[in-house]
Amino acid sequence: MTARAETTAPDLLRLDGVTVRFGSADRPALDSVDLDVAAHEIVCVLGPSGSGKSTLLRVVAGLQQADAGRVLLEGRDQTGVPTHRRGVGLMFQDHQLFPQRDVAGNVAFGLRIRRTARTDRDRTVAELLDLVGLPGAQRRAVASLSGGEQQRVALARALAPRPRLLMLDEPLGQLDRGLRERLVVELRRLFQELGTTVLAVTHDQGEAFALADRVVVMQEGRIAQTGTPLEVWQRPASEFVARFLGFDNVVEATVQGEAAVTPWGKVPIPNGTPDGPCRLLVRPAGVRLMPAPEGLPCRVAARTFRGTHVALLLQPSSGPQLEAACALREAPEVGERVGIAFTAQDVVVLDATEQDAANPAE
Ligand SMILES: Nc1ncnc2c1ncn2[C@@H]1O[C@H](COP(=O)(O)OP(=O)(O)OP(=O)(O)O)[C@@H](O)[C@H]1O
Repeated sequence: MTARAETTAPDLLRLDGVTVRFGSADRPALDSVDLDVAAHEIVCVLGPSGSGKSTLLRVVAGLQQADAGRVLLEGRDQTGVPTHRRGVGLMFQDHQLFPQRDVAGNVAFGLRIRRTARTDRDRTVAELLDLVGLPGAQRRAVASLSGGEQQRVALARALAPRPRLLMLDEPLGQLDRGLRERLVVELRRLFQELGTTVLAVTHDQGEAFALADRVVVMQEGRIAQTGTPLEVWQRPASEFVARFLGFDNVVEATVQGEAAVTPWGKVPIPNGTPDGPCRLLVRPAGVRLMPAPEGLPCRVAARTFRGTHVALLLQPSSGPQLEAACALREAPEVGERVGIAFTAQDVVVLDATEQDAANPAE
């Protein structure tokens, strides 16, 4: 293939101004959404409850009609194309295995419908069970499997017809945290090995960041931000995204030259930030502790052990409480007095015009 052909190849999936309205709701469930997913890309859609994540998947799958806009798969408009002709695989929250069929019967379901020859079917089932870590489980009854094993069977079933796009809705939603953390790593490796293009929906940012090449954060039917997990984590585009990711050190500020005037005093800001009012985020890692009386005086209001670090809640002498992250061996006790300073590289200037930043993680 020539370089030119590569650059002009259509995205595997494209949403072009897709809008969905339900009845007389005030706002659309999806509001003119544009989204491209390249072949072999793993994209996770993230957002609070009701932000439109499932509706987005349902529109792509053809389970929900768009009121405006188009869904294109490999450049072809899917308007009027039924779900079973779109070549997409679906794995939804309640993975609904067929209880009366054994594991092989479940995994082979899509192949049977396509009338795949028996020997090919058996080979594909065996290969997929190997891939998902359940070798030789063909004859096991679904009821005898653990939640995590059932999830893997559901995944093998969705992969069996080799869909050009695999869509997952809260794929690990029912499982406990430990198992989810393990499975998400396995899933990513599996999708990379198979070259599967994935559009997944989750409300769990940890899951999305571990699985995705790119995350899409939804807010009230619109895309609030899209980028690699690192980009979104380092540079949340708005207060909504920052708070959704769990960053709460957000204050009003006015940029003046190389610093911003905030209720916590002057905070250094990244070079090139234009002067004027804004909302400012200081990531907890950017709150540096120093022995009192240096820096802004604070009292330690609470400390929480977070495995890799300690999260400190600090009450400064002026301004709202803020969170700091520090190593366990350096963490002061509750009630202790410390000083703080801020590091510019962990300061993010957020969109100054945002109207609706009220607690999105509810
Ligand atoms: N069939 C429906 N009829 C009416 N309203 C609907 C329907 N499906 C979804 N909605 C509404 O559309 C909006 C988006 O819902 P959607 O299920 O896409 O959100 P979500 O981000 O997937 O939420 P969750 O994380 O809770 O699953 C919500 O306000 C929801 O109440």
